[in-house]
Amino acid sequence: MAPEKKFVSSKLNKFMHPRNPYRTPPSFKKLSMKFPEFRAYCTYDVSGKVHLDFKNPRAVRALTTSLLDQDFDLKVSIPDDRLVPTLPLRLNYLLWIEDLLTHAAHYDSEHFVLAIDIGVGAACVYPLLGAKRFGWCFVGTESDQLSFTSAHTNVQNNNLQDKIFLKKVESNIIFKDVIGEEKVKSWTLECKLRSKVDIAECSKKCAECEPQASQLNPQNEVNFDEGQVKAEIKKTEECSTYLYDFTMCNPPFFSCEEETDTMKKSKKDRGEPLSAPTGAIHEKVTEGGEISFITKMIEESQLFKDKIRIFTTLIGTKAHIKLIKNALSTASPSCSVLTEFCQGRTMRWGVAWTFDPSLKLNQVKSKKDMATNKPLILMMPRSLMSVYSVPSAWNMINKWLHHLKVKVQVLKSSKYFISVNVKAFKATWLHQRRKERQNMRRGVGASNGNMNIDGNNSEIIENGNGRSSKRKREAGAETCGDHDGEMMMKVNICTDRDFKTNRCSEAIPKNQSSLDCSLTSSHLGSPHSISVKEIPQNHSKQENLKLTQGKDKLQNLNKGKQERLESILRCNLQVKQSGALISLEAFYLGGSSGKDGLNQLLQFMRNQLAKPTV
Ligand SMILES: C[S@@+](CC[C@H](N)C(=O)[O-])C[C@H]1O[C@@H](n2cnc3c(N)ncnc32)[C@H](O)[C@@H]1O
Repeated sequence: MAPEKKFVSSKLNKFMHPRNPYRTPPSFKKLSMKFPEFRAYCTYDVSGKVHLDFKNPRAVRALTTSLLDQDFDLKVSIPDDRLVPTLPLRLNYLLWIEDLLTHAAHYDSEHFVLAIDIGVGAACVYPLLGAKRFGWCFVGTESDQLSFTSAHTNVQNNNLQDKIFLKKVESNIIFKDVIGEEKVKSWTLECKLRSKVDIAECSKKCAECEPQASQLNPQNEVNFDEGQVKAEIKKTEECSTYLYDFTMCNPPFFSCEEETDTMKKSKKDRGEPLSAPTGAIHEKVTEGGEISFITKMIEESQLFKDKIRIFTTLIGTKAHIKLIKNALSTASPSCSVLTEFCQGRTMRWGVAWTFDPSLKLNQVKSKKDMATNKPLILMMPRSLMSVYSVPSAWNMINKWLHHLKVKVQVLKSSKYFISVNVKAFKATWLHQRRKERQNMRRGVGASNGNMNIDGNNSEIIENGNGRSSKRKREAGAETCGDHDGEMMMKVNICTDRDFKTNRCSEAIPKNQSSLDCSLTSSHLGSPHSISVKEIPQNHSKQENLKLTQGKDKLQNLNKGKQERLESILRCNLQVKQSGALISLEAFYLGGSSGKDGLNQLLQFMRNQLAKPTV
């Protein structure tokens, strides 16, 4: 038996996506107890530790199928002579795409995500995982008959034919003949039909395009005449540019069989192959190698730039990244390119491009960046929230931040994701309990008062002289007053409805004037903020606006610099929903308190969850 190999080598673990569940290796012991087909390949040492022979392709296959069953409730069979997918890599790719979609704010309006996977393979692993874990729908293509049949069986066995449609293609085709094909088109329409949320969305969009035409589904219920809805959806399709949200592909990377042997021997470029190579030759070899395959993909993507929003592919050879970037820049200057480290038992790189000028894909952090700056994670407990949603969680966190008098800038907000940058100038999160006790002694009641954990509109506001007053606040209303002698608070309470408008709360250092107050918030785009400062009578509104904007820029520049120098903590907080769970991820960005400061801030939040005082 070969020496035991780790499930994920520690050398490569740093390239794992932060949300990848396999950052924590699965328990082989548990798996072997549950799955006899996996147990058959396990050996036990004297201490009872389970070992798996990764050099045995059957053992690797049993591991993958057992994990798919245990962790995703997917029953998958893979023919002996076909590629066995390694799950950490496959999940990394999907999670990276989830980041891209979040960036594109696609989780904003509709839950419905439609994708294309080029070359699904015999396991059909990406569509199965994508459908099961993320709820996405897929059109999958496959050029090999045996893999196509096996993939089809896997989809049927998991009853996912409503979410996955497979098409057998010729190997010289990538997108052409797939997107425009009648069967594919009618399946995608039916797929849209099945999505209640999407129906409502369609109805709204159609109404915008042709007001009288769409009287369907006002209550968001699926009770409709199918033919009528199909017609409506067709109209919607004509109105909306993008039919597919993204495409993905793990292309065959070698140009000939000999190359696979050379690569097997070389550990340099692709990383050490830790487990037995699996798969038929055509799965790994394509004429001209991956360069030619991806170049063709780039060429064809130009034909469908109005139908597909984000194109992605994996690359298996680092040296090819530059060539592919060149091909992309020649194809269209409006492409955004992103290079991303992926990780499995070998290395892969991801590339994404788009022709949508509103998307800046290179703003999405690479896994390497994310891994180097690992976030601190706080899982939001369902039991403490009456509504378990990202906006509710954010309301609660926002309330804490407000209490801590830190500066908050909303960068991105949607129903499923919110990202804010936080600047703190004082470690207000320290000694909260002591402060609470002191306040109690001084006769100031604990400030949790009548506050609902989800952040209702009524709140206790402490004033400068140590007394507290309760007051009702309307969602979106601003207050700009002296707080406790150190900071002034300017608050827009965020409601679910406000999320799309990026309203936010921020604390402003005391020494800032009311002009600064308006500058900061106009910089943040709050429609309410301008009113804070009175506009002089003798200027026209436009002149005043120009003046203010000019001043804005200069003052913001100086203020930014100053704040960077003075801040003790700068961090990025992301509230997100992944599957059924809501989490807060906190990334350290800078500040004199270092990562300890971020740890303390998170500890404050944990304390609030355990025993709310705010
Ligand atoms: C490296 S395998 C990837 C399989 C699967 N996506 C995975 O990651 O496990 C590449 C797959 O693409 C298929 N393929 C090759 N050229 C193709 C083409 N032009 N269209 C669709 N599939 C293709 C191969 O048969 C093979 O199944």
